[in-house]
Amino acid sequence: MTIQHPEFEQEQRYIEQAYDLLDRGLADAEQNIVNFEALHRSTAHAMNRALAILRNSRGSGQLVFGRMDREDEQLYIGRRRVYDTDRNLVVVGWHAPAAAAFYDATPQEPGDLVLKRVFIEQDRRLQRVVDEVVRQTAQSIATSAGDASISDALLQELDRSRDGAMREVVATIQSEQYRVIRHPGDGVVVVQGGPGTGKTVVGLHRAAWLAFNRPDIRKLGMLVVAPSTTLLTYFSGVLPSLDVSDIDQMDLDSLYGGEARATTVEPVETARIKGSAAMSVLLRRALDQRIGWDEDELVLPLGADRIRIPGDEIYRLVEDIKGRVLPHNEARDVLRQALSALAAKNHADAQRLQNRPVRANEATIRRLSAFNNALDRMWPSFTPEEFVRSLYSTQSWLISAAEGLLAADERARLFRSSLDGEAWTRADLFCLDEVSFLLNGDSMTYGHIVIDEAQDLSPMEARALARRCPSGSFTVLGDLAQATGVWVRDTWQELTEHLATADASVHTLTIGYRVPAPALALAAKQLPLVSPDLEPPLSIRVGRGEPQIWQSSTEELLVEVMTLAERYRDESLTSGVLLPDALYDEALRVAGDQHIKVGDGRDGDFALEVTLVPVSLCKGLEFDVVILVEPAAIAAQSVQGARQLYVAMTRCTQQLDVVHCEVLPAGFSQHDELGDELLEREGAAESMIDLLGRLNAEDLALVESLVRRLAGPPEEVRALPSGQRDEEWIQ
Ligand SMILES: Nc1ncnc2c1ncn2[C@@H]1O[C@H](COP(=O)(O)OP(=O)(O)OP(=O)(O)O)[C@@H](O)[C@H]1O
Repeated sequence: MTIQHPEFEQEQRYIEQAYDLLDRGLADAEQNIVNFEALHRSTAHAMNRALAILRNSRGSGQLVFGRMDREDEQLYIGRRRVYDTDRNLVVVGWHAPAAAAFYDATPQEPGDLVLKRVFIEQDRRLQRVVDEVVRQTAQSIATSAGDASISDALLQELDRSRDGAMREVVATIQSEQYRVIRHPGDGVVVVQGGPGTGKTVVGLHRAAWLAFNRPDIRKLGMLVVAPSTTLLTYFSGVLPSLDVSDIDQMDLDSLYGGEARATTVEPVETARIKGSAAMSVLLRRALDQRIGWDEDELVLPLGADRIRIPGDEIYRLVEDIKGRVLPHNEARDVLRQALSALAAKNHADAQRLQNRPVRANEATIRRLSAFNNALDRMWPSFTPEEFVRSLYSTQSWLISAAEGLLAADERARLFRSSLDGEAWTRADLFCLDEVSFLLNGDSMTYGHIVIDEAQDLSPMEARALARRCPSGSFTVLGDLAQATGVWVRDTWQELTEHLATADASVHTLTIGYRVPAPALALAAKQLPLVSPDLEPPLSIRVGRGEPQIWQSSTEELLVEVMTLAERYRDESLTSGVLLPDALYDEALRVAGDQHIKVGDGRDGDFALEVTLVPVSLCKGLEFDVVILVEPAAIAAQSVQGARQLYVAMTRCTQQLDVVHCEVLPAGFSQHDELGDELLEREGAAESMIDLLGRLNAEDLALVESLVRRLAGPPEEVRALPSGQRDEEWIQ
């Protein structure tokens, strides 16, 4: 039997009215723009842009998802603000300060709300009305029974099958997340959390929240950075769906605006040296070493005459300009002017002494090739690429620039013969970026930067971001345990000190929204091996069941993987086949041979039910099902193999399957006790107990609720939880 909420019809009408008003408002605005006769091309262009934004802003999510009542006030909360024709507010936008109480209120701590009501709607038709918070008042329609539950709207949202792209979640933002989203926009805010705790979600919604609430920051421009185009493609639709289209989104490699592109990789030891902060000192010093004058005299031929400038005058001039804080190329221009003025003066003085006419002014002197050659000797001009290439291939220069900074074997890693070609690595790009800054000064800057998967940033990458955000206002998203690159750190401070001078505030997210508990339990066996101090998140997903482990022969491995993927496809589940990088091309070929259409994850092609992804690119992604191929090869793929496994095993929302032919790595098998042993040895078991002790009432209630769900209450009890504190009405 289903019971309809007594106010169901009334709420449906309210929601319909909101949609009508939005439709009419947008249609009117569109008509106004279309009718507007722009006199200038730039105005017409701006109007067309406004029209495009307007048409986009219909969005696809629920327009109205909540209502909150105080004793004397009732507000509806939605994806965007809606007014009626008299400019009365019908729906408050999720980002408005007035909506804060909606997100903050929990059954345990309702604040001043007497009612927090959540709507579940599909295609403009209300499906359910759930009263999540009901304070007992004379008018209340329900009674409280002292029990908390995971929001039904959240469970419904999480149960939706993945369609390959991240979505906005304004309707179900949790209070732990909301606190970070609306944290003031100044300084560095670090969001640490295990896999699937919503860090990317929080970062993107925070960017939108700041865009709406901090016009000063928005005016300066905002940027979201992801480590790969694969991840960027996955989440890049979220901000436009929140009506924010003016935030730049970029992958890390695109940050460097020069001509070089990263086309090759290098040994981790070399990447580590190039990514270290010492490299910035080395580059600055190397540039400095190319500036100076130690010749006795500069002689400039002028027809039959000679212009002579004593060496010490030039030396003083160069040193004076070196002392000014100017980018290299700008300083060179200053020197060029000053040197030609000095030469012109010396020439004029000498001519006058000999009663001869002055034959050259500053401009004439600046055209002399001897002048320009001398200028190049004392203050050369480079592109960043020319500078770095030349430095890498000049032993003597490298030796003097690296003195006291790098050991001889480290320095040797930087050397490459000038014949080695033009191939650049990612670490090179950030050396080039540093040099570009030294040569030309700042380029594009922003008022706030959100960095996803920040745990992998090198100090040089962090410096490049710091240069682009002079105010030091950052949102840094990441998980220290998921660092799989060259940089593995114990604390965020080791990274944030390169981003800004002020201390960072670190916020930890503890609830996992992605990975089902059984898969997380298996993945967590890697955690003591990688970050013993970090706890896995508390998963609120049950998933389909225990991880499945399939053993195969070497010949059949990829065929069996594809067959498995097909099986899930037939169940309408998306699957991500996560492979050791070395197996990737072969897997594409096997899929082709078996006529299975697969998306190529390297290109961010997530539209099909089956997507192949090399594990090195799987960070931040998620699929209904993850088919993890040959974990032993993944573990052996890099020095951070265990971390890479942890990341790969935490990409699924429903089911984790493992297909292997080699022996499974340590701590990996379901029955492997290594994880538990280590857990005890590292004292992590105590820290888990400690964590539970530290949970606030709200989280503890969530955990209790989770335990009940995992214990599997009878179906009918779940459908109609009678006696719960939150009264629930089902249509
Ligand atoms: N409040 C929420 N409501 C609905 N879905 C949510 C919420 N928070 C997170 N999710 C979902 O949980 C999943 C994981 O979120 P997200 O990718 O942001 O986590 P993450 O912490 O960045 O993960 P990773 O560490 O793997 O990068 C996504 O599908 C996201 O939409």
